[in-house]
Amino acid sequence: MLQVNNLSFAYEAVKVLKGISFEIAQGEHVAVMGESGCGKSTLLKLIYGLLTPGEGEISWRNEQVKGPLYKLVPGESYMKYLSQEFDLMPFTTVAENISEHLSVFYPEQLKQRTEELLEMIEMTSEAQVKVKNLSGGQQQRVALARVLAQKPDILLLDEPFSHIDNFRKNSLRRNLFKYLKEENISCLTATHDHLDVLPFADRILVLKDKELLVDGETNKVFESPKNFYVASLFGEANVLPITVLKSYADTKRNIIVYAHEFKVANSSGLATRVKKLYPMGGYFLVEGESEDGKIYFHSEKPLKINAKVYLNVAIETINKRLREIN
Ligand SMILES: Nc1ncnc2c1ncn2[C@@H]1O[C@H](COP(=O)(O)OP(=O)(O)OP(=O)(O)O)[C@@H](O)[C@H]1O
Repeated sequence: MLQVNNLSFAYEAVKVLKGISFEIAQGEHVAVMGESGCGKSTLLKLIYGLLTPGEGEISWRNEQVKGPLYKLVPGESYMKYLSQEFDLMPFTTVAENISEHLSVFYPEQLKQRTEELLEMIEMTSEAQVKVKNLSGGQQQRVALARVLAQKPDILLLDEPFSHIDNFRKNSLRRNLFKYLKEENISCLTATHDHLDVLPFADRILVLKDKELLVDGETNKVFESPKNFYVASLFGEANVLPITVLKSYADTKRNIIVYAHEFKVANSSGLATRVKKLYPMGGYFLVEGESEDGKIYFHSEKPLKINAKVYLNVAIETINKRLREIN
């Protein structure tokens, strides 16, 4: 188990993380999310031992993870870190990059393992290509295979799919996270992309204003976002006074409604004027104007600009959000 206890860190005088505590069990997948600059990469670097905590401790199976003050070469054999910089050998082949740290005393195993990883990153046909001749996305896939080669116990992934096109991204995500579960490898993934998270992470950590704002099961964090910031990590969200949705509600509280939770009707509901339409493939993201201000919702059909529509939210959704707002 990874244990992070009361971790704080500052780059010189600039505090980045404050009092961060959480645990990751063996085989558990945890995502760390939050706005750009909130400290996701810094947290991964601290755990890997590239930076020294100002305060607090990090341990794996009750052994302290040693930072740069204790080790000349950062990193532990049981832990691997995929940085945003990839850290590849450009003048050698894809296969050589992947197998670099595998034992040459077991050539059959080395070959088998390299082939297995090439298959996972869908680059079997590029095995003999020199890394310097690969695209950014291909290099990121090689870097991913490289950190997996020695089957670490825990993997730290910093935006692991950021350079990879959508065509590959979906299958790569599925291959990778399935593989990690099968091998019982723990994983902490820093990402902006909720599609890296919702189908694959067991838990989500949300960083905000240097602190750990949320540590919860993926489904709960998504279904009951603590506030607008958390909801926005998963797509367009709205904060609305409950009275505009449920006129008989005697409460003054606001609730969060994701854009996809509105149903568009021709009569009855929250009156909204259509202002902008963004085609999203299978649906439209609509920017509307209601008595309460700007509102975002989804529509299956195209709507006319300035048309008046009525928005409704399932009563179960309203009640669920009301229950969970403190
Ligand atoms: N080497 C550094 N020296 C000084 N400040 C730094 C350094 N690296 C990062 N920072 C600052 O620390 C804060 C956290 O940066 P970090 O890269 O951890 O954020 P992040 O959440 O990973 O961002 P992103 O999502 O954009 O990658 C930012 O304000 C950043 O400017």
